[in-house]
Amino acid sequence: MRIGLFAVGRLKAGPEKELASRYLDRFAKAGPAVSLEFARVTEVNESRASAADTRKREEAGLLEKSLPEGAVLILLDERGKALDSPAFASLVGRYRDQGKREMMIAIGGADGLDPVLYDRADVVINLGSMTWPHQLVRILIAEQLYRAVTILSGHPYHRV
Ligand SMILES: C[S@@+](CC[C@H](N)C(=O)[O-])C[C@H]1O[C@@H](n2cnc3c(N)ncnc32)[C@H](O)[C@@H]1O
Repeated sequence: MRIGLFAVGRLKAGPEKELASRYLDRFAKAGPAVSLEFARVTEVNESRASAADTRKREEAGLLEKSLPEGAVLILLDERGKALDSPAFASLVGRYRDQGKREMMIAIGGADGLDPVLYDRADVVINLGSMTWPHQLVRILIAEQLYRAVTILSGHPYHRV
């Protein structure tokens, strides 16, 4: 299964981008051993519309356009479901074992994600109940993807 990230907001060159890339590279290298492949990061600019609802709707339209057909859609939202790392790894492994070919994990912009995406989403998960800036969320989910691969492959990176 190929896993991609969709992000509203671009990461400029700097420490956040370096760290996110470091974990995504590790994920890309280790993933094939457990039949997971890193697809890509799709970054879009935040909408410049004046109303928040319009901004979110426009951003959701860009996500819908880049979502591969039949892809599993996971939204990141602080109000989502809390999963520990083994549960996240199991979730990813379950979709892989069901034969899903694509998964997209979406990170919203300053306004969050549009309500229409919540109807389409397969799962909404949080990375803790505090609100993080999208740059840190990118790093956190990249690390959790790498960690999920190590859990699924029995690699000792994840220790309980
Ligand atoms: C700065 S936050 C936007 C918060 C926005 N005001 C809201 O109410 O959703 C940017 C994005 O980071 C992600 N995010 C921030 N904190 C998160 C958390 N604790 N768990 C999961 N995702 C989070 C979400 O995708 C969110 O849309």
